[in-house]
Amino acid sequence: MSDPTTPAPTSDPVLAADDLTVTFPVGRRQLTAVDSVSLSVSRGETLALVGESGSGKTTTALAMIRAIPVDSGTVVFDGADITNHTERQLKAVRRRLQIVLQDPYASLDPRMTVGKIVAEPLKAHRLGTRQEIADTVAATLEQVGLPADAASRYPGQFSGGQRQRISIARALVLRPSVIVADEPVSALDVSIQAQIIGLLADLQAAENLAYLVIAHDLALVHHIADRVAVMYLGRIVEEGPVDAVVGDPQHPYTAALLSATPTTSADRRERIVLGGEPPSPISKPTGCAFHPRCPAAVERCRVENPALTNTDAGSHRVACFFPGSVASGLTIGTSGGRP
Ligand SMILES: Nc1ncnc2c1ncn2[C@@H]1O[C@H](COP(=O)(O)OP(=O)(O)OP(=O)(O)O)[C@@H](O)[C@H]1O
Repeated sequence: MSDPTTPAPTSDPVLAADDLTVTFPVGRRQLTAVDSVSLSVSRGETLALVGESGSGKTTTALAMIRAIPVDSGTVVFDGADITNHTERQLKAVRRRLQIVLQDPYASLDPRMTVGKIVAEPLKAHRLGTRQEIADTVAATLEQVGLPADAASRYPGQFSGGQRQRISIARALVLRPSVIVADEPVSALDVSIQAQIIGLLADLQAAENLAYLVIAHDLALVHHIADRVAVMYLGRIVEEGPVDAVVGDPQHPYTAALLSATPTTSADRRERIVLGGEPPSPISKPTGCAFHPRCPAAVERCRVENPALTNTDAGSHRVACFFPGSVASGLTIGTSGGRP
């Protein structure tokens, strides 16, 4: 999307999609999952791609790493158009484009030791002798915060958060230039989500990665992102620097995704520079009586009706933009009722 508020990237994008469209056959028609999307991410940058379920985030990411074909548009990696690369040509590219999936339970082979899982990509690309591979695996496991004996154990012997660290080690071991994390914490317990988000942010900074993080919940990722792209029904409806989008959302859909307590990127950078300390728990907004999952409804409702709070009794006419909720102009009873 060409948005005048989007700053010029600090360096050339390492991965860029231009006017990308992806469709799937559904019955007799084609479903447009990604509709003319342009997106790019540079080294040293974190781009958050957010939107509700089914908006097209995963399909966009898979198309950008060339894991699925595209209908039209182009994908450029490191200055080369890879849209029509053959599988053979893509082999070298894929080494530098890694993905972390959302479910660490499904994505790790339970029959392989963690050492073998993390060594596999190195072996596939014939990167090093047996000893060199073992050393790289040990160093990478340490880098993601796993215990020293992790290599000889099996995924089933680890917690969900530790399993996601194994997935991250597997993606990191090839020293990629891009990591895509597709909702990396959505399958994890809320108590460890901030740790994994913080780990990925630390690795992004340490390795100077181009990092594309996908999330439903903007509140979960806005404190680690430089830029945010908001996706709705296959399109990017808003994109810009995180502070601008969080501070002054231009699209009602973005407003609905926002937390009532945005953190500035200055806070985020300070935390990363300080390092060492665990990331603070992500502030959750006050619950909304109108829509239990809406992070912004209370604030947004106040904009529409300044006197309104989520404990007010009686009926109020408010705008509810929460995805999946009804459109604006809803009259809601606040005496326990919900839209
Ligand atoms: N292989 C497929 N065949 C048919 N339809 C698909 C396929 N993959 C995705 N879709 C459809 O494309 C649309 C976008 O799906 P996608 O998984 O990209 O959304 P998403 O925003 O990542 O959702 P979620 O947050 O739930 O992962 C959805 O309507 C989905 O049902």
